[in-house]
Amino acid sequence: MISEKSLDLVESHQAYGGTQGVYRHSSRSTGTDMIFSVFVPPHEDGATLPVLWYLSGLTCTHANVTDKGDYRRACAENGVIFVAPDTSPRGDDVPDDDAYDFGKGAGFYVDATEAPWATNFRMRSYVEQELPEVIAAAFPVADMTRHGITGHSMGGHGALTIGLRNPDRFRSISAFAPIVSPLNCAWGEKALTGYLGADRYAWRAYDACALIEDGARVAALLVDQGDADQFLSEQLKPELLKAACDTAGIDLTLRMQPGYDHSYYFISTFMADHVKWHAERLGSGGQMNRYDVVIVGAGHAGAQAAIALRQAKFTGSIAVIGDEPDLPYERPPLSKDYLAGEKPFERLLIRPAAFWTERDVVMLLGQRVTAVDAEAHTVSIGADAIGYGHLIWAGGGSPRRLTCDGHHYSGVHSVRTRADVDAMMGELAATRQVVVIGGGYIGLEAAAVLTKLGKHVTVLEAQDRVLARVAGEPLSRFYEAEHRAHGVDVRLGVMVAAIEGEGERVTGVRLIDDEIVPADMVIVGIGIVPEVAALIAAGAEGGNGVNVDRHCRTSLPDVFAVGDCAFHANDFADGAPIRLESVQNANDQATCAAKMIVAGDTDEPQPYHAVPWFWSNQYDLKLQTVGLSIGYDQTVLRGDPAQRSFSLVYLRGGHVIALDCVNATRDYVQGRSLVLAGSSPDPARLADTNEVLKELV
Ligand SMILES: N[C@@H](CCC(=O)N[C@@H](CSC=O)C(=O)NCC(=O)O)C(=O)O
Repeated sequence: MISEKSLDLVESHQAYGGTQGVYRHSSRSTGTDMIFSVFVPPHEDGATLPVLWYLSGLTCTHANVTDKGDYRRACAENGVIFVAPDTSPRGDDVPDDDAYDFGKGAGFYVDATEAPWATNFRMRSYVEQELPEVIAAAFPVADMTRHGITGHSMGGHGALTIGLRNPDRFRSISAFAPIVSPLNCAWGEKALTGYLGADRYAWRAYDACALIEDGARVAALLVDQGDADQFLSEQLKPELLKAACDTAGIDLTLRMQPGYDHSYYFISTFMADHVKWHAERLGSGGQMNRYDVVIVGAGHAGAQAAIALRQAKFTGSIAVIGDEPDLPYERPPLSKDYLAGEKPFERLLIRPAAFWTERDVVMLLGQRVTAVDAEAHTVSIGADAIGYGHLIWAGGGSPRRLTCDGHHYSGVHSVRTRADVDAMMGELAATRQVVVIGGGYIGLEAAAVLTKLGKHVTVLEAQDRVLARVAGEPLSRFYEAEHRAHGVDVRLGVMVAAIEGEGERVTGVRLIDDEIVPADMVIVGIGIVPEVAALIAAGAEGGNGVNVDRHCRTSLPDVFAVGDCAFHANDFADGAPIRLESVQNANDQATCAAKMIVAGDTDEPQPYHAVPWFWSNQYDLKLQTVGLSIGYDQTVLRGDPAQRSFSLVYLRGGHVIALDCVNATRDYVQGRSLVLAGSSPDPARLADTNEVLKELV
């Protein structure tokens, strides 16, 4: 099994059908010999297994967990390799301190910068870089693409910080009684002052809470903490991690274990839980993880699919795979309150982290599905396959990008994800002039917020009116006038030729007549491209998204598609096939798919038939839309735009099909019945604000 001559075997024992070994090697990081232990569970020839790293606490060597950790049975059952390094360099020439919490046995998983520690105390490099290379070379059975990390106390701090700094490498992170914030406890202050010096800013890379505050994101964390732990209140402070995770929207499972102290009796009690938790996220034993329902996409549609399944008493396993690192959050506020800085991210979460945990919905975040095998019922994330019983594809869309020269300059932004808007917000202080390309809802909402923030905003729209794709002319002209009144330079019928820049940074937008509109920032709001490539490549019918039937089924067996990417015949578009990019459609189609899955072969639930609605907030204007105006042949203006409260009613063949209501919530609420019934009231009565809409049904 060991293929590398540079490792000395210190001892080896058979355990649970596998091999527990202890090894010594010469480390380039620490300049000393280092000892570590590895348990390799029983496995078939040629198999590769995921690796769980365990980092030990103060005073420990590899031996504490190896002797007292109780991990081998769980690792054998779940097919997980267990690696336990030492906690510091050792040797007569290595500097030390008399106290137990500094020097040998207390390396704190940092690369020290202060004398005399800087020479040998390089445990960050050792654990992050060198030892993985050693394991890869010596243990061909180790799958170096599937790592999890855990640890205890100081080692819990090591696991959290190494995992948070390397989310692409460590797919699962847990800890036992970790030091969550060395910046805020005596152990941490002493160690980090000694190893890194007095500049506390340099400590932040070694503090889990600070890393999260500074933007580090992972899908989930599991922490067990005994409430009888003697170090709980002074050193460990799990409440700080909870606050940081709550703010960041990280799914932290913090289990306070009554009566447990800080010892290995506590660790060994919960070790099997942790091994299993990691195995679920790593794909254990060279075998594929399988879920009864896999939901691809962690936006509104993906989240609602999971919610609706559990509401319908679905008891099977559910995994949600999302390519962003965050738990499902609401997208509409991104271009409104979030961009304005009026709503923190945690208030955007569709459900709090605990909701998903309590309902046993596994969130596989920061992962992108690259292929679907419809016959094998698997999705691939790179080289890894995940099996499904049913697949709900809720992939949404990615923002349509510019293709003209200069589209790559920094300062050119889309508005689709939290990361897009965070990047934009980070540049706002240095931004005076913004060009918004695209006069649709996203572009106009961003223009309204940025104008309120004091920026000079120009909107470039290729058509001869804003909102041309989605609204009637009176509404377009109203919004055009509103934006102009707020100081926005609205340019209609203009075409972009190129983005201009200097160095790496955008400086303006060149129009086809060669005029350059100066810009410190450019926002591109020109629609989305449905994310369905993997599904189409697997054989699903589609073109503009993926085709679905009236129950959101694709042409592939057991595969549903919902939300922005689902091309469906919509009853409110006279049965025409369309894609609908709205929260309403995402939620209602997800619910429809979930009900179909729960019904199985026994029943056929109602097909998708939901009245479309939508909203947009710009300045003090609240636009609420009900129905779809597609194919309208008549509009009726109800109320006076000059009063900034009115509705535009759309009719087709005399029947009401939609209403756009500006600061007119009563019309919106009552108009729903007209749309649902397909009413054909007298247009003169519709226009008369003294008429109550619900009486015209
Ligand atoms: N004063 C004690 C403190 C050492 C201690 O409790 N170490 C813990 C880790 S504490 C945080 O990192 C430990 O794991 N000890 C080893 C064990 O086997 O229990 C002392 O000096 O012992």
